[in-house]
Amino acid sequence: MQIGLVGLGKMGGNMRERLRNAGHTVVGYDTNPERADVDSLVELVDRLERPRAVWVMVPAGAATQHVVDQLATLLKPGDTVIDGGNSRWTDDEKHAEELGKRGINFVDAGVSGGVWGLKNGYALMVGGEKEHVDDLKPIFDALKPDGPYGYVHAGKVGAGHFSKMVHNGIEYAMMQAYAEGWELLEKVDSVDNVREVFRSWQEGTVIRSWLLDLAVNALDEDQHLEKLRGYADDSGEGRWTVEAAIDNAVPLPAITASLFARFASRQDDSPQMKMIAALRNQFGGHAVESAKK
Ligand SMILES: NC(=O)c1ccc[n+]([C@@H]2O[C@H](COP(=O)([O-])OP(=O)(O)OC[C@H]3O[C@@H](n4cnc5c(N)ncnc54)[C@H](O)[C@@H]3O)[C@@H](O)[C@H]2O)c1
Ligand SMILES: O=C(O)[C@H](O)[C@@H](O)[C@H](O)[C@H](O)COP(=O)(O)O
Repeated sequence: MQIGLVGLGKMGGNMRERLRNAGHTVVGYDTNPERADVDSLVELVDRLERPRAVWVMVPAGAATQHVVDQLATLLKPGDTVIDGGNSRWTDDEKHAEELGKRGINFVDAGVSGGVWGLKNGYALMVGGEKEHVDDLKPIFDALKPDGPYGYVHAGKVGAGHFSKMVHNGIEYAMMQAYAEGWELLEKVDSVDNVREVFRSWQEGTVIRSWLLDLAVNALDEDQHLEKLRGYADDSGEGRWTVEAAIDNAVPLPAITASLFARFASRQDDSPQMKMIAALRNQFGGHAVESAKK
């Protein structure tokens, strides 16, 4: 099958290779000319036979919106846009509507697997109308892992990104749990080698997982993570998961705490703990520490 791929960074670049390895024809465009097969989105569209399929794999938000807007003017009725980035699921309905007015189909695909996807395959959570999704089956088959799982048509437009968002919420909480356990083990004198405890957990335990394997990889590279600063960014999906939990009155204490832990990691000092210290001092005369100069 032929497909256009917009965005050839860490994800799109490897996806192009996996698709080509499976015999598909991929025309790739990226604003970075060193990565691109063609010089413009116009050329990408011209190079594809109709009905065309164009997979968008650029940062969520403004960049994805920009590409969808451009494709809306370049594609023709019967063509399909797939958004494989980590877009907010509420953007999908907007995109489906904007493209649908012109007869262009829209499918959202939550993609998991990161830079390992080229070798292991990408887990795909897809949303959209059945006939649009079914037309893309050869592409999904090439990208997905080789085993029986790793692919789902989760529901209507938006369901793919909603499922991926929840997946990432779980990812936040799992990572936070491993991180907290690791810190406690490192703190006590009784445990000689925390890295080996983590390694031992990779077989037989209740908590073995791919994230645990990756934690062991990280500890093999830097046994006490001394080269890293304790700072963690976020790209939005954790926040959206918590927002959806509030909208639906579903309690998500673990995922919410793991999101807030990342926010805390960005502070050199804690303004709210200054208030706690001040109040303890006010009511109990408890000692306070001076601010660092
Ligand atoms: N990295 C991951 O582990 C991962 C996993 C799943 C999903 N995602 C999602 O996939 C998308 C891409 O992620 P990535 O890690 O490959 O990012 P990246 O920053 O490595 O690559 C993005 C690419 O998009 C290109 N680009 C930006 N704006 C463009 C435009 N208007 N037209 C054409 N190209 C444009 C950039 O030049 C860059 O090459 C994001 O939405 C991300 O959230 C990432
Ligand atoms: O399933 C995956 O492959 C990852 O979840 C992937 O989507 C990516 O690494 C996240 O975007 C990071 O998300 P944060 O920047 O929010 O941690």
